[in-house]
Amino acid sequence: MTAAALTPEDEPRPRLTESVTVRVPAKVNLALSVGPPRPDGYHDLATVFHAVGLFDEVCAAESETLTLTCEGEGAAEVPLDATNLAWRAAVLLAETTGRHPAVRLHLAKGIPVAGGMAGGSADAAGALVACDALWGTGLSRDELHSLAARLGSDVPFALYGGTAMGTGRGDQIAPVLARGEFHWVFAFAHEGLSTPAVFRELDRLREAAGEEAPAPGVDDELLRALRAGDPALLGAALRNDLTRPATSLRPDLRATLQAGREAGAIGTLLSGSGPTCAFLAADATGAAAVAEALAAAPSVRAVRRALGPAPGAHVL
Ligand SMILES: C[C@](O)(CO)[C@H](O)COP(=O)(O)OP(=O)(O)OC[C@H]1O[C@@H](n2ccc(N)nc2=O)[C@H](O)[C@@H]1O
Ligand SMILES: Nc1ncnc2c1ncn2[C@@H]1O[C@H](COP(=O)(O)OP(=O)(O)OP(=O)(O)O)[C@@H](O)[C@H]1O
Repeated sequence: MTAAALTPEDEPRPRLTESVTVRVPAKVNLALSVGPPRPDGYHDLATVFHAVGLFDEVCAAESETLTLTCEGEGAAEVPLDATNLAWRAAVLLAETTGRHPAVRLHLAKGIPVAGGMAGGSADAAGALVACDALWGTGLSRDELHSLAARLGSDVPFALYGGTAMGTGRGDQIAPVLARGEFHWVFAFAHEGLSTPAVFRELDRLREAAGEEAPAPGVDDELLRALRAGDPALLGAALRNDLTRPATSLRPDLRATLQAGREAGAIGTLLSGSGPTCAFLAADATGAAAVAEALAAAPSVRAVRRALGPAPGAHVL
């Protein structure tokens, strides 16, 4: 074959770096019931996780060393060193499977940082799934789940997505029967909230009021609403024990929750440990009205709409 006869397919090309991109959803807790503090500093929970269509993407590419870059929502506040949960996930998976953590990680964030929507946990789950695929580790889903639980209480759920019950410290996941699609509006706050600080404030408030922490549990009415796929029933059944401590630390969150209620939300909820507030609307028109009203609230930095449930960490 002469050079003149070479087609573009025949020409020698540099080898493309192999890479894997994984998309991972944010979560809200439709119910979050918190028990007393445990000796290890955690609290036993009963929660119903619900993944929503706000996503981070984690790209893992072949590399000689471990590097991390980040872009998108709140990227300036994301640490790019060994404290980043995605970095820790890559190191843990490499150690477990006996290899060097040689990977170039890139995070494209759509989930607010320190917003109570498990953004860092999503990145940890995404890095586990992306590195697992890149390195071909052959680990089972159960093995990935145990690694996820070592990285953080919210990490295992990000592997599954959908709607699921969480118990233990939130790392034990069981399916929940849920039907239909729900319209959510999220109000991001100007500043993040520390998850341990919110749990500590709950303990402090309970102690100051002489309250005994109840054994954690989820109301039947919430599970019935999910089985029926009924947004009005679901809106009435939303519960979060962390609302009181989060609003005690950040009183302006009350104004955000009130603005959504006044705009016609059929359910209002603090997302996880906050400060993101979540609003359930009856349909797309209702969600648009709630989003428009919240965008004008001074306590709100940004507003996003999303559908739930969303799928868990998956390779694109
Ligand atoms: C508030 C939630 O987002 C609800 O899903 C989670 O409970 C928090 O999950 P997370 O951010 O993955 O939390 P981790 O990284 O495991 O823990 C951070 C800190 O939060 C507190 N924490 C977390 C989970 C739990 N069941 N009890 C706790 O008291 C502890 O102070 C812990 O040191
Ligand atoms: N990949 C990451 N993305 C964002 N923050 C990270 C990441 N890794 C570590 N962090 C650190 O973790 C802190 C909490 O961030 P994150 O976005 O996970 O909070 P969160 O959504 O409130 O968590 P959760 O809902 O699980 O309690 C940040 O302030 C940041 O310093």
